[in-house]
Amino acid sequence: MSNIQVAVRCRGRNDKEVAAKSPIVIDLPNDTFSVTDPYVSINHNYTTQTVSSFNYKTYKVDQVYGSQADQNLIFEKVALPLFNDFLQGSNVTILAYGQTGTGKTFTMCGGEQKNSNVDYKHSETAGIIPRVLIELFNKLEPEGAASDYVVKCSFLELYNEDLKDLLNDDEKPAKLRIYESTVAANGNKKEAGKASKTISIQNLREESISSCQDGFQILQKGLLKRKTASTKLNDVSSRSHTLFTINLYRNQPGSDGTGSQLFKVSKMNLVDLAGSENIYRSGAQNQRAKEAGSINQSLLTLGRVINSLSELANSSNADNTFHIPYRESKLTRLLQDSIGGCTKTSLIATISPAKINIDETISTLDYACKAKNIKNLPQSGHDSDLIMKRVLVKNLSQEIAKLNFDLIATRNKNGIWLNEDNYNAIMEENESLKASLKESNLQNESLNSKISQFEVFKANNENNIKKLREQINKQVGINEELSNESTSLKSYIVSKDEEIKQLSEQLVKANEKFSSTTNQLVKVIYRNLDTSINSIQDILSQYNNSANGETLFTFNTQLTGNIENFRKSLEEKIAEINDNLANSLLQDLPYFLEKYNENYDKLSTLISSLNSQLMQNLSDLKVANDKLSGYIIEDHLNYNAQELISQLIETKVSSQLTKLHEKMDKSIATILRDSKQNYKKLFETSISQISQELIESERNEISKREKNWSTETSRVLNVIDSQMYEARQEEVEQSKAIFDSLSMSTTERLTDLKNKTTENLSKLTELVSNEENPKVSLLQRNLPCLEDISKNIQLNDIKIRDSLTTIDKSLQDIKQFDAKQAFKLSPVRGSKQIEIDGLKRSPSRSPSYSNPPSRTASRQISPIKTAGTLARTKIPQLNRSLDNKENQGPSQKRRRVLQQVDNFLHG
Ligand SMILES: Nc1ncnc2c1ncn2[C@@H]1O[C@H](COP(=O)(O)OP(=O)(O)OP(=O)(O)O)[C@@H](O)[C@H]1O
Repeated sequence: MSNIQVAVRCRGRNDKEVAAKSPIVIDLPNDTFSVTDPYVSINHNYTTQTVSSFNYKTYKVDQVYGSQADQNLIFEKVALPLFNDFLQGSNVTILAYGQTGTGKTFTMCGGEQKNSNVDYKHSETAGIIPRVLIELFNKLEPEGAASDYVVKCSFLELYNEDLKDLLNDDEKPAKLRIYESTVAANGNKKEAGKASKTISIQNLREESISSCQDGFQILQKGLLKRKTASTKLNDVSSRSHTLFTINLYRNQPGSDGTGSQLFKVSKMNLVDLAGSENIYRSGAQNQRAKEAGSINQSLLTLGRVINSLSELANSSNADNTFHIPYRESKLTRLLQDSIGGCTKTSLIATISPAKINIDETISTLDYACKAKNIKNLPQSGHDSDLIMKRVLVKNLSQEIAKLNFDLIATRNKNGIWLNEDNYNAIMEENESLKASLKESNLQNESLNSKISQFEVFKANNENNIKKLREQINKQVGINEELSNESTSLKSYIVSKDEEIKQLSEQLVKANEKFSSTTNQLVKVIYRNLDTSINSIQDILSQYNNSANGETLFTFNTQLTGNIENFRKSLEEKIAEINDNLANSLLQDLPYFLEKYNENYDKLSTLISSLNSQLMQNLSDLKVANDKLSGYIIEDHLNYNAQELISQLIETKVSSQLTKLHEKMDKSIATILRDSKQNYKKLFETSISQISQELIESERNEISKREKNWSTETSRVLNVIDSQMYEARQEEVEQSKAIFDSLSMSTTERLTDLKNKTTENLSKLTELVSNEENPKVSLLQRNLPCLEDISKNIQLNDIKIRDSLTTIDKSLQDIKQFDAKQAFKLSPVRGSKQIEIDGLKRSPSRSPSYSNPPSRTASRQISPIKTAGTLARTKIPQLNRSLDNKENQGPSQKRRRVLQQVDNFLHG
């Protein structure tokens, strides 16, 4: 009795664990290998406890391998001892157990299992299986002919409680069944007396191999077939259990006493278990959950088997009445012989050192420790392990014969080789197939009769089909017509679009032009108005106080009235334009709307007629189809032709009609949408055109009015000018008369005064010379007084002279003012001007104005001015007094002036 040997293999942290910065929580005695001190410690509180209070949980196993342990070391320490037993005829098993991604497959198969042509012989990462194969043939081959042996391999997968032969290429392989057989040494299954129970798998392929390369090929073939799936924990994760078995038949020295050679049969099971992790942690869902659930079910049973066997080993129950639940899962049934059975077994528990996997690691180590307690009863040399050479040879020769048949049949392509079990299975299947065939034949017969009925029906309904075809062709024609129509409509719409675009552009340009012209027009009008108003205001202010004030006031009132009227008429006109525009819009809008509605109605009618035509065609087709279907159904024909026709109608006609309908719908929708837009645009364009026309006509009207206004203004200004000229001329004449008379009277008075003075002086001289004259003495007394009078006379003389100068200046001013007015009026009146006295005058002025008397007046004044001996005068005051009596006539005014001058001179 020997315990299951348990080894723990702890790999280094992988990339994911490093990336996750998960610390190492596994403590091993050695990074490579430890057999003397085989403990694995786990620190539970790695991150929370201080170093001094580390809380370790320690597991004791048989061997411990660290991250530095290579594949060869594992092989030599774990597999080789069992291999040697296997070579000696023992059944041995090596199990790899652990969480996904911890290295089970790496340990059992190797690191390059994904490559199809791995050179295991020279690979450092080759796992236990290839190393065993190499070792096996290394041992067997040197013995050569002296050794009689046969090696057979099988490769099995257990996935979702289903067994799968990884070496079977059949598309529908025979189902694998686990059964217990009792095999006697002579190969007779019935002789139970000398036999023992073994687990066998029915229909499992066993391939004979004669070299390790043959074995490698088998391993590769099986690995490729192995079910893998991605999980969060391992990218290429195996979700299945695999069992690679090597059967060795070796010549047994001695005999069974019958002279027949015996062969020792030994078996080596190399088991790669699926990942032991919790399904929730692996992220498995749906199908995966099922897989993971099954995996856990198998592993759970395995755990319970291990528990039971462990308890059995520890108990003192000698009866061995413990129930071991081998039969509760296929995995435990397969491993029944290896765990607690008659084989030598080693378990390699693979673990991760990272903290993130600590729960799974603890679970794995718990399993491993329990498994360590299990005791097996390996039996070597048991009868059941022997097989007679003739049986083996018979089996092999049968196999070879079958293979030969198979080969010949394959070469000749005229037959199939089958082994007996397969044959029986096939025969059974054949029987059932025969029955099915019989049923099928009956069905066929009935179908054949229906076919002939259908042929008759078909012949009878050729016409219907012909009509249907014609209808389909017609429909296709309609379809084409519609599509042509649609195309032409589209091109029409495109051309309309282009037109509308051009019109829009024109409208935009016209609008721009109109607004700029309007602006200019308004500017011109306002400028003219401003100029006119300013000029008129100037004139009014200058002449407001003149003799013709009344006339000017009247004119001013008239002009203001005219301007007001013009403004009013302008405003009215603008209002009228607006009204006209609004009216025309209101008048034309119904027309456009009517037109739009009309076209819309037309389009709708067209669409509905097309629709009804389409519906008619559809209903015709439906009638025809129903008719055809009716015939088919009435005659109870279930022949596929009905389906074919239905399909034909369904696929060709209906789909064509549906497409047509959809196309129609789309094109109608597009036409409607486009026409809506087009009408909108057309409407806008028309409104713009109308607006433009109206604006153009109004602009013409305004320009006409502006011309009239200009002419009228010129005329009025001419009138003003001539009136002003006349008024000024009259004033100048009055002034001249005043000065003439003033000058004359002043000269006369001065002469008179001179004479009188001379006379008085002579009288005075005379008086003075007569000193006795009392008057002389009086004169002498009054002499100072006379001197004062003389001074006064001189002063008066100076004042008169000043007054004359002032009058002369006033006359000059009047002259200049006259010239200025003529100049100011000229720009308003017209373009042509003539030069008078260096000033511009209008040619429209009256002929008398071209030779203005003011010039003569001014020349007549100059001798007066140069005389320098004018009497004292107050002409400016005189003018002011005249201003106050503006309603007096010119002769009256003149009289008053003379009177005042006279008064002044004489008093
Ligand atoms: N001791 C080791 N040394 C180097 N690489 C290792 C070791 N153990 C595992 N690996 C690597 O880790 C990855 C996962 O290993 P493997 O596929 O053997 O895990 P597994 O336990 O079989 O997973 P699954 O249960 O999903 O099949 C592989 O890339 C493998 O090469």
